[in-house]
Amino acid sequence: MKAIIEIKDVSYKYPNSSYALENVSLTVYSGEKIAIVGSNGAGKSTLLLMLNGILRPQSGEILFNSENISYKRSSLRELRKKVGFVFQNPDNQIIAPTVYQDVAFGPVNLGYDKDRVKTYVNHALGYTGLLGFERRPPHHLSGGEKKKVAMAGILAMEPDVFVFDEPTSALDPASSEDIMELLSELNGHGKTIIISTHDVELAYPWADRIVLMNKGKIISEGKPGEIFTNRADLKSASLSMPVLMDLYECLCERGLTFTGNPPRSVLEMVKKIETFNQGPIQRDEDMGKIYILNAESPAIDSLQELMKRYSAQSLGAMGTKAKICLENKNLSPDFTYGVIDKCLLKAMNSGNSIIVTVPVMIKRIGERVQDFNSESGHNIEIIEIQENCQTKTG
Ligand SMILES: Nc1ncnc2c1ncn2[C@@H]1O[C@H](COP(=O)(O)OP(=O)(O)OP(=O)(O)O)[C@@H](O)[C@H]1O
Repeated sequence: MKAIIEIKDVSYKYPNSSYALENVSLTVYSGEKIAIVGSNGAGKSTLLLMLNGILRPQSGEILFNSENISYKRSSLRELRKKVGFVFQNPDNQIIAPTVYQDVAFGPVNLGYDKDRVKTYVNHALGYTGLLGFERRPPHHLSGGEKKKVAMAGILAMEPDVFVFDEPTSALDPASSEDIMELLSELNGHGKTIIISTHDVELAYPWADRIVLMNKGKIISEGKPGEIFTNRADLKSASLSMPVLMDLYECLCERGLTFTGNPPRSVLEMVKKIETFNQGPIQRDEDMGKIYILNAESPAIDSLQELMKRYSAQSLGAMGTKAKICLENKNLSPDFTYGVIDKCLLKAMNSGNSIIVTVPVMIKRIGERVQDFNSESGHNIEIIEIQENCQTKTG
């Protein structure tokens, strides 16, 4: 993997304060999803503010694409095109009187012509589910909507790296899931994503790598399964273990022997228990089915009827387009985050679900379900609904 950002022995002290960062070194690789995790005052925001040159280290250096960051105004402008920063509090970022103008601010400043600005802004608004919000004043929006506006403003500049300080602070669970799903989607398109959070439950299943911070220093970094099993490090960072990891450890201590890495989702935990049980807890004939519906097909108009026809108790939306499509039809999905896993769990409990998604995702869902079946010994059926007929994809 190619290093995109290198932080080398960086220290920083605010006036009249102790070190906010002390001899911090970290390499971020292109395409990673990293969570900087620590309690209040650990130095997370200070570290993130260094990444696009908002703060300048007092000692040490920061490299972007193997070159030292230059703090000249013109170089910083270039850097900020490539490293987008979304502040913890969107009010610090939103400046224009309407959503459209706010999102257009970056592309206009980059000197793009009117048509190009419009294309970028519309794409960013569509991606964040904000089409229709163009004329609204941002200060009349909810906290989650404001976060999305701030995110759209950065998206419109198409950066390679997305830095997101506390992406879910002050958001309800549904909005938090929306934002995390969006970040995963961006990562799926090759963007590097770096977030800060004190929420171990959020970071554990989401991140490829965890960087644990306390009192301006990095205590440890590594895969989520390694970092979140180290109780001593977590305690010194004033954090607790994610609940799933706690349960897993508790079961291990009570003599259940599991193989492989610790589970990062309820589905993975159930799979481990079934392996320990030497086979599925439930018979295959009692399993539910997963139906897939293309959000762009005309059959979407009869979704409610299809839910009844296939006895589907749950509706999942995968991807922003699918979510917008359901929203436009006044339908609220049960799952918008970790959709495949949640539908697999439903199926294991005899429930049928329909996942609405776009064509490019259909193959991915089929592969994920097939992998699950071959790993677990289950045979959960996946069926693509094609208007009025069905085709198996699994
Ligand atoms: N503008 C500032 N002036 C003085 N001290 C500051 C300033 N900003 C942060 N600090 C101090 O620097 C240290 C690190 O703060 P920072 O905001 O980076 O932590 P954090 O991990 O992001 O915390 P939180 O989770 O509460 O946002 C803290 O001790 C804080 O009090």
